Amino acid sequence: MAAELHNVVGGTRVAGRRTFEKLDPVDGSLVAHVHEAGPDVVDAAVAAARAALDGPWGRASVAERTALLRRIADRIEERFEDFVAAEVRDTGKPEHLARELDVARAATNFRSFADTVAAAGLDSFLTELPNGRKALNYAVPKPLGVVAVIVPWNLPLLLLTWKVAPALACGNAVVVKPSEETPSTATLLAEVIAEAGAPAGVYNVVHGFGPDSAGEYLTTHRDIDGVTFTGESRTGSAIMRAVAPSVRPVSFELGGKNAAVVFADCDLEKTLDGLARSVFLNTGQVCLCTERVYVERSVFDAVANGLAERAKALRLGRPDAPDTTTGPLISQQHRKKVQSYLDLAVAEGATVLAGGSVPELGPDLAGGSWIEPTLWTGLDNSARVVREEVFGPVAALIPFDTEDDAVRLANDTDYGLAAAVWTTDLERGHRVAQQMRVGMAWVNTWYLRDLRSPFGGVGLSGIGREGGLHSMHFYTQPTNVCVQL
Ligand SMILES: NC(=O)c1ccc[n+]([C@@H]2O[C@H](COP(=O)([O-])OP(=O)(O)OC[C@H]3O[C@@H](n4cnc5c(N)ncnc54)[C@H](O)[C@@H]3O)[C@@H](O)[C@H]2O)c1
Ligand SMILES: N/C(=C\C=C\C=O)C(=O)O
Repeated sequence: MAAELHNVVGGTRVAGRRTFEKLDPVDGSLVAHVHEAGPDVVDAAVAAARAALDGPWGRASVAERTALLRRIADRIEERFEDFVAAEVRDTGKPEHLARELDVARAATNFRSFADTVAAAGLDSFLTELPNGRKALNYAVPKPLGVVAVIVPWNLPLLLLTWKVAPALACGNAVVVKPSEETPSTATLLAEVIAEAGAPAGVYNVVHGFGPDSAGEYLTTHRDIDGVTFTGESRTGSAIMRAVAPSVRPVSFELGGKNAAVVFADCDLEKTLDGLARSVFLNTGQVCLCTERVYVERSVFDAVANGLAERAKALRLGRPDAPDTTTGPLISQQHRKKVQSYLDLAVAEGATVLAGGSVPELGPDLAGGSWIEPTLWTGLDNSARVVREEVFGPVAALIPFDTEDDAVRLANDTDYGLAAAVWTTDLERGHRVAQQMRVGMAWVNTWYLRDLRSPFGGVGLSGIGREGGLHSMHFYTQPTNVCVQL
């Protein structure tokens, strides 16, 4: 039975100007009818957020705000299986992945930012003046205000709560525009935030698309105070243009074309396992996924063969099947994009080491957006599939001879989000990681997270950082008070 997902404005369900269909990526079946918010509904959502700020929420203490975040985390855990079911319905990802990553991190995100805000002090200085007198400077952090939160479909709940948690912890009110591909968990979160006792209007949801739809209506709205966005780099450009007339602050977590650098002295089996996870996790639909693998020439064949073995061992199947390791891509449209890159790679001279086409999974999955985990050799940095983000289970393997070659090749990109370095020589690990022109570099691991550390990218990969105090810097506007003593 298909669900009906409404917009949520000021704590109430609001119908849209029309509905659109959300299909299951596993088999193409109908998941939900989703109400698309027109300009009137987006306007009402922004007004509801503003009203919340002008009401008790705007006067809530740090203790009250952080207590609310902890109740939200508790309530997510009480409704854990509801969130798993909703996330899996929208994305088709394996149930164990939705449990271990997406939903678990949602509760952790709320607790992590409750801790951060509760522990945060004030910027203050006792100023000594040339005339022997003193002054006191202290900065009072105030909420940014009404924050537009626009998020993608790959880790829907994780990335949504990664923004909503610090936004609420800092006293803001939010209008969320989830991806049209993954409307379910953002809507369920509205129930949970209300159940946890948040005043109406603190958290609002408007469904729809980008251009000429809820996304654009929100970013061009005259009464928002900032935009936090995660998604494609070109969408970031569009949103930057949308907010330019109002000069509102933006926080951008954008695309990537992440490199792994594998040295001959790496621990081969551990590296192959870590590398395979970094290429194929979530069917390669993670912004941090490795799509370029640079391998020291003497171990190139061993790494290529080992990675191909792991790619071929992946089990594509239904989310609830116990042996499923890999789900479908998010949609037929996205599969068409990934398939076009599979074809392009061959046209650019690639040798297909593994995968390369649409798998035969039987009639009941034929309507899904499945693709084979794919590896290429025989390409270089000039190939489009080595320069452009595919955002699927693909990687190109390219040999290098010297450490300097490896750094040059890895940094030869317009993106700059993440990198991974695999070597048992830790001095080299530190040295090479620090030379990566990225926001995050891992050594002998990948996607190991401390939520207090800065998360973000350079170049086409984004503007600003999220995580711990870095998020607070975006979600607050300080007023510095200077008192002559
Ligand atoms: N850096 C990160 O932390 C990070 C995390 C996850 C995904 N991503 C990136 O996101 C992309 C995949 O996600 P996607 O396909 O949903 O991205 P997308 O840019 O197509 O869409 C992201 C969100 O923006 C909305 N949107 C689209 N056009 C808009 C516009 N003109 N105005 C306002 N809103 C608009 C969409 O409806 C969706 O909610 C990949 O490039 C991936 O690298 C980055
Ligand atoms: N922002 C985070 C992950 C982003 C994943 C991108 O797809 C995180 O783990 O905090």
